[in-house]
Amino acid sequence: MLDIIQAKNYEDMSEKACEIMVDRLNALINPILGFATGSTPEGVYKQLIEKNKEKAISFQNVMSFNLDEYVGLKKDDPNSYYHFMFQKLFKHIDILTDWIHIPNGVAPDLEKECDEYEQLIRDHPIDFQILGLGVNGHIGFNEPNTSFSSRTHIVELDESTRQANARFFTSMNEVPTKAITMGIQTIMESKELMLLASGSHKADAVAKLINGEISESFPASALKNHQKVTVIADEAALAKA
Ligand SMILES: O=P(O)(O)OC[C@H]1O[C@](O)(CO)[C@@H](O)[C@@H]1O
Repeated sequence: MLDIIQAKNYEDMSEKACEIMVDRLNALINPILGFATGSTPEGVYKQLIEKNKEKAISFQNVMSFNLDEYVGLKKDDPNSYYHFMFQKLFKHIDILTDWIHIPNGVAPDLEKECDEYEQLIRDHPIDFQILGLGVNGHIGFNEPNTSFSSRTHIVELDESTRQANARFFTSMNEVPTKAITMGIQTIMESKELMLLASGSHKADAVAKLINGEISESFPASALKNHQKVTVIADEAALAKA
């Protein structure tokens, strides 16, 4: 079941999401958080930084796992998700670097990297996972027709996903063709999930999520089988639902 919260706009969506996170962070003793990249959660991260500065929350006892990383981009590549997370959140808060986990997209043995990442999550089950939504319904980098039983694995990125993310690269050729992502089953094992969506370009995907059937052709629909998932979407994203 999806618990849907309507927000006015991006700012309001980010505020509502931050409120929920502050609540969970303060309720859990040693929170294990799952973070997402992309433009959607940036506003929440900005607000979490402020809350941390005001000492309304602390990340000192937080362990984190990120959903995904491009294959072939080093940590210091400006387009790596490692770089994104440090620039947008981690370097501004009191989280312990040793407790941050992001898949290594340049690991010499990528299969082994996936297995080890999956095992780490099994050993440290995620309490609260943030998700964005791809225009094709992807969550993490699980593209349409990924098995709902998938675990951390390497994916070939959809052309539509590469195009959607091309805005961050100087040319389409530079957009990686592969990524490591938590699988859908990995994501579903988080105790709580929060999916965010903003803007009219997400309206079709949000409508399909809310009104469509549960199908592997639309990865985000798996969330309807989860016990505790909140969708926070703004008016533009909810326009077709
Ligand atoms: O938030 P954005 O930039 O719209 O991206 C949506 C989703 O697409 C990804 O950026 C991957 O393409 C995810 O990380 C994100 O959840």
